[in-house]
Amino acid sequence: MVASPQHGRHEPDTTARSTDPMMPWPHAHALAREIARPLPGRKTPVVQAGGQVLASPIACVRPVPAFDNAAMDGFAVSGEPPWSITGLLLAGGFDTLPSLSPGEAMEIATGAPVPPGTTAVLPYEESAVEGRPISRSDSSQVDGPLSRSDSSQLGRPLSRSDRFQPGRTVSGVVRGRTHIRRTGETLAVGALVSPPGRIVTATLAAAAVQAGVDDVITHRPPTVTLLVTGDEVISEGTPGPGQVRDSFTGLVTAITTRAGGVLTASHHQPDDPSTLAAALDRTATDVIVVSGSSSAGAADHLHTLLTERSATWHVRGVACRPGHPQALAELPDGRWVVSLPGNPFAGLVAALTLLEPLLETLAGRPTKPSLTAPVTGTAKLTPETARIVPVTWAGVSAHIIQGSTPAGLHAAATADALAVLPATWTPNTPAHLLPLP
Ligand SMILES: Nc1nc2c(c(=O)[nH]1)N[C@H]1C(S)=C(S)[C@@H](COP(=O)(O)OP(=O)(O)OC[C@H]3O[C@@H](n4cnc5c(N)ncnc54)[C@H](O)[C@@H]3O)O[C@H]1N2
Ligand code: MOO
Repeated sequence: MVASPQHGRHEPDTTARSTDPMMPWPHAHALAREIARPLPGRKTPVVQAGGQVLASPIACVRPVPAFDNAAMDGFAVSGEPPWSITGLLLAGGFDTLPSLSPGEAMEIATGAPVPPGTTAVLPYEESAVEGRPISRSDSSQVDGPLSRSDSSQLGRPLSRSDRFQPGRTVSGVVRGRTHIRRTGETLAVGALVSPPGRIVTATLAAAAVQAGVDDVITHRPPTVTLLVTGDEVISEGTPGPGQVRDSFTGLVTAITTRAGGVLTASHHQPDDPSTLAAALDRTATDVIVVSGSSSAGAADHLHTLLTERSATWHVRGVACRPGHPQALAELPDGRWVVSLPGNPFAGLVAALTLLEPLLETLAGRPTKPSLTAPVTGTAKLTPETARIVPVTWAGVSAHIIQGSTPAGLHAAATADALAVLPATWTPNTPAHLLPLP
């Protein structure tokens, strides 16, 4: 296993560490974000970098637009009217672009390169073509109703059979705008497409490609392994006597993905210390999440194993209900361990309290604005302990869903978020909200 900074270890800040067995919830949540550092940047094809975070700025390498081109369908004209039509330019590649002399025009499509010598593009709507009368057979090839005039059609593309007829001319008045998009007028070479720290969205990726950028430098997404402990836990099928179905693989996958990480494996671990020890020692991901084994029972070996491995305890117990046995530790080689209580709702609370902010920092994600809202309803409060309850949006407030228990996910199932109610909370006062995955 490689030491920092490959695992985003934060050093030498030891001031933020605490072994307080019951750290206040806001402190634990903030510490999980602040204790780590973003993983190193590396080159990534921008089209594969969605959700990753830029470690370096993106600068334009090809001007936008890359060549002078028409902003409207119509005629590229040179000099003063009338102009005799010499050809047709559609968007696409040209080995050699014909040039226009004063008094000449070429029919042109939006996006086609304008010929050298062009002074303006005259949209069809503002141009009048004169010459051979429009015949009935031509009318089927003209999009829309034909002009009744026998010598001109205003605002219509030429039909195929009309094109390049000798003697045809176009006239019109160039008013103000030339309808030519000039090379680099949107973005010049070297102009900033994005500063570092931005998440690569589909829009950002599209803008980068438009600016000629194929590769970007992004923080390596943190890798996560989930170790699901418990002899009684099964991953599929109908539970037999004393068995339960695993609740954590799906939840941890969703939270990891949302935070910019990658869950590379989920392994079931029997309640046996040597098996868990071997799993801890061979797991090479940046983060190891352990569900269950967080408490004081005869089968709860995680804390002993981590202490034996000289782990640093950053969080070891949080003053919240449910979820108080959660923990965040760091192995000497820089791997992070997040301990989720086995009770599924308590484990979900812990994943949102410690795992998500840790992963967001490792992924280089910018700090999110804290989400708060007035919370309505009732909840049982305990001194010096945050009560964490499922809520649904009710206008600009969040309303408490009753009936949540540490072990049951039923009340959270229809919730939008968890509200973290401080011990001093009273109905209609604001609380921190954690959106549910
Ligand atoms: N003497 C004490 N006992 C307990 C304490 C305590 O402080 N002192 N804390 C209680 C609290 S609070 C919680 S939460 C749990 C935490 O237990 P563990 O993290 O050690 O987990 P287990 O004992 O293995 O399991 C607890 C419970 O959760 C179920 N479970 C476990 N894994 C899964 C899973 N992947 N999917 C679904 N359900 C799971 C397991 O069957 C148990 O019912 O400890 C209390 N005890
Ligand atoms: O706090 Mo436990 O984590 O009640 O379920």
